[in-house]
Amino acid sequence: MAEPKKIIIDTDPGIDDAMAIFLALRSPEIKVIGLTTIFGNVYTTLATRNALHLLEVAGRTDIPVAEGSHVSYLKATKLRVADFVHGVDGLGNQNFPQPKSKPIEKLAAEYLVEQASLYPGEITVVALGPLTNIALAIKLDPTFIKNVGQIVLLGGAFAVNGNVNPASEANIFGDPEAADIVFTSGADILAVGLNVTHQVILTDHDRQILAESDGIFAKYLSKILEFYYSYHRDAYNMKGAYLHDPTTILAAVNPSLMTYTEGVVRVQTSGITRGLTLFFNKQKRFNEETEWCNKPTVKVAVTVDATEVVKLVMERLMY
Ligand SMILES: O=c1[nH]cnc2c1ncn2[C@@H]1O[C@H](CO)[C@@H](O)[C@H]1O
Repeated sequence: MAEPKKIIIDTDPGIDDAMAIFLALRSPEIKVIGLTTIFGNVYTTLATRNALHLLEVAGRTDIPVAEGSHVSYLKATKLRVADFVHGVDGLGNQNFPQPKSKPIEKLAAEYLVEQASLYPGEITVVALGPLTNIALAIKLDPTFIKNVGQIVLLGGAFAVNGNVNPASEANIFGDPEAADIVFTSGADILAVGLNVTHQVILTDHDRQILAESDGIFAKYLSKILEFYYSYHRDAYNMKGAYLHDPTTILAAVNPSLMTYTEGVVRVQTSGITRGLTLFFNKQKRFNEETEWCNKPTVKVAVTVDATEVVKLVMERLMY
């Protein structure tokens, strides 16, 4: 078998982040070499605390956690967090104990740059939150974009409504300037947006099965999922929950679970559509220069084998 792919997960845990991290740890095709943290579902300090806590739950405190930025790329301090989706603690208000472990000294952007240059072309960064740390890594070291193997990111809503508002998906909305830098950086990027993740639903029945399992991840997740499910009931009138972050992990594990298109993505940074991701398919030569011309292309996920994704999530989180 090929050597497992080295993965760094940039994360804002977050209930579906917790699922994604556990799923990654249970996926033999990949090796999680580190976690970096970012604001999004919670503020960065809490994201770090939760990342350390989740690794303790998994018995994987050997994996380093590097804390990320506390402010947006443009240093805004007024950030939007989604406590109504994940609970004030980010993990379904379960009163978990403080972790004993500590983050490493290096900041997330420094750690990303260091690892990418240590293993050129070998690292896949799976970005599950706003793209601030990745944009900062690009700023810190312009060779990061060629040293990093691939960036698989959860972000955008391609030709569908957003989840923060009709225009904008939460991770892009969290730091649109950073997102535009990353999308136009020239790195090998695969974007998984709401158009795909909204097809992947964990049902009430699936959660029941997890609750009845003796597996540590299954038991833990079935508890924290309660809050996430109640948000989906209120916001979407659905009995189940979207698997945004786990789907993105599986895109890195097995790209053939999805189909993709390729083109240029720009991010709107102002006005009522701030955070909108606009994909250009390159099928027309415009008469004048546009903001999409002469920019590198990225891959954007279009379809997903949702049944297989849910099946893998369930199998791998059961025991
Ligand atoms: O309504 C929402 N506002 C903010 N964040 C949300 C909302 N719904 C889901 N997510 C979170 O944002 C990412 C996907 O966009 C996921 O991490 C999900 O947990």
